[in-house]
Amino acid sequence: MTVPLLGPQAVAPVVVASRNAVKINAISAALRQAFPGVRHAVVSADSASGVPDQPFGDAQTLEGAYNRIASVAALPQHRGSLLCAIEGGIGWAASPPASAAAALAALAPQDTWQQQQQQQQQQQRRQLECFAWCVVRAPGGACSHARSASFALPPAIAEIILEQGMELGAADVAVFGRVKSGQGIGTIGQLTGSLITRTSYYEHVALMALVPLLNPGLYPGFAAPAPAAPGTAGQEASGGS
Ligand SMILES: O=P(O)(O)OP(=O)(O)OP(=O)(O)OC[C@H]1O[C@@H](n2cnc3c(O)ncnc32)[C@H](O)[C@@H]1O
Repeated sequence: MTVPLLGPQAVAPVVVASRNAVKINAISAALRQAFPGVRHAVVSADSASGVPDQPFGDAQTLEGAYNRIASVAALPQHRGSLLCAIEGGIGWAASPPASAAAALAALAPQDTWQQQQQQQQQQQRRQLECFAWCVVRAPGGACSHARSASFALPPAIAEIILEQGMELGAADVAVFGRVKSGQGIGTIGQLTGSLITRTSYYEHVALMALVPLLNPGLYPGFAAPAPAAPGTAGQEASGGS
């Protein structure tokens, strides 16, 4: 791992492409960990994801995160800042390999016919999972992205989303009875008793997206741009985050 791209006393401008405090806090925490010697001036900005409010699948969710970055990057006041975006998504979970599923079913205790039917239905039902994509754009223009870990959504939440077209945050409220889950501990916080919260979950994916900025020598394009020539101050910043 290399040293931070800016010196110890430097203040690095950062824009989070969202007004959601969970995302702002997660990215701020990730930056503090990744670059302990750097003070980050983090601001939030409105951004357009350009995808449905509840993105479905990896491609659409990643597109939403990149669109947020693009909409912020287009504004001249953010030139020279590190830009960060996180988009929460849901999608189909991977199915267990058929051969392994069959082998495991054969090992299961031979219960009643009804229980066997229920087990079979459970195995056949496609599960939804929750995840997020994080995109960061270094001041020099290079972008990096990372996908979060994923977790299975409870069937009750999946059913509401699939049958009523609700967003995950709204489905959370319907099942857990909590308001504004997306701005609080999130679905993962509800399901883990806050062992993992939406903030700590997003902090992790933000750190992974920052890997190229932590190792600019290993990732072409992420090296700090050459210092600006005298008299060109105010244009692209000369360092990374
Ligand atoms: O203000 P923005 O940045 O748009 O934040 P958001 O949370 O509304 O927007 P996302 O696009 O990241 O998430 C899409 C939807 O999924 C919900 N969501 C995603 N991940 C969640 C989680 O872990 N817990 C609760 N809701 C979640 C979220 O509340 C939205 O309804």
